[in-house]
Amino acid sequence: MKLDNVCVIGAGAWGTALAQAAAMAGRDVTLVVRTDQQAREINDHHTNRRALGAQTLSTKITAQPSPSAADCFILAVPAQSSRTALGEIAPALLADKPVMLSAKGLETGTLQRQSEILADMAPDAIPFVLSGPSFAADVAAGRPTAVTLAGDDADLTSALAGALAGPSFRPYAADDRIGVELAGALKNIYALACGAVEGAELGASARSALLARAYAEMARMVVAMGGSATTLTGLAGLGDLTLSCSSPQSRNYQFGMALGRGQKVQAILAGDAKLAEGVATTPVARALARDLGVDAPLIIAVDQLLDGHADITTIVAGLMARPLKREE
Ligand SMILES: NC(=O)C1=CN([C@@H]2O[C@H](COP(=O)(O)OP(=O)(O)OC[C@H]3O[C@@H](n4cnc5c(N)ncnc54)[C@H](O)[C@@H]3O)[C@@H](O)[C@H]2O)C=CC1
Ligand SMILES: O=C(CO)COP(=O)(O)O
Repeated sequence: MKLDNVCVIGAGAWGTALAQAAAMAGRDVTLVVRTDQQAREINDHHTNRRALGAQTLSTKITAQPSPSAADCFILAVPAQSSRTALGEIAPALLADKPVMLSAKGLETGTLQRQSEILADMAPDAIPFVLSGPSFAADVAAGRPTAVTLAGDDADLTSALAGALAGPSFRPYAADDRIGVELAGALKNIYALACGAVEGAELGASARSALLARAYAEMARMVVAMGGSATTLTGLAGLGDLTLSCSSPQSRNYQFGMALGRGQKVQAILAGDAKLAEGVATTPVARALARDLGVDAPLIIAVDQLLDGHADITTIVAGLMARPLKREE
């Protein structure tokens, strides 16, 4: 399959960074923007300041207001906007084309993963999931980054990984789409939790304990939903969990810090909070855990913190008082 040109839908931080990675890999890239002003900035000045500050973008990136025919697509809008964004694209444009899903979140209401949304909106597209430890600023600046690209067809997945790979961007091909997708969505919940531990000054020991128990809980969720626990040993699992749960650069971690300091969700959102996907994904994950009968005390704890019915001191005391159990 020809993979010379890539169309990236969503010109926020991540879409712009992935456009840059694809351009650095030698691809011709179209980046779908929402305003004429953003298109002019990218096409004339090769920056997207709102998304990536002063970072200079490749001249192989062309911004345009709507998608056009391409060999493959990357969807990089927030998880709750994916359905709308896909609804704005003629399904014929995506038919039989690889569509790489890069949002890390589960959909409110439907409880769906990104590839389930794609299957609804463009059933003839070929789904891939791109995830892993990768801050947009690092990828765009050409700092070394490795990610997982999961797809059902091994040869096509490897070909796509090759089409995106450059000197500083290294995608590993994988086949567990469900595991990779869930790992990316769930790690944001645990990043909120670890940020809250930091904000409440509960200590580095508490944060590491949380990280380890989060990994165990994530594995229970992934297996219950049909993914493989082994996937979590990789970049999309352990890699992204450790990055997002220990970096104040993570927006979910930042949001969690504010929660841990006692701020309410509405107050944080009313401020200049950046996108924190875990806020919408947490209640969805809680509903999925309930439906699947998965023991998920940390997801419930974060949901309680977000809904404001209990403060972090009460929530942590509840977790510490759970019946002792064997570590498994
Ligand atoms: N920023 C990062 O470092 C990373 C982000 N991601 C994921 O990428 C997704 C997007 O995040 P960011 O780009 O960082 O968010 P962002 O807030 O920087 O940008 C989101 C962009 O999507 C656009 N958008 C929203 N609805 C749209 C629609 N219907 N059609 C076209 N464009 C639309 C917005 O205008 C905005 O430019 C999230 O799920 C996030 O978890 C994944 C890895 C790294
Ligand atoms: O997914 C990310 C890094 O891999 C980005 O995390 P945040 O959305 O929390 O900033």
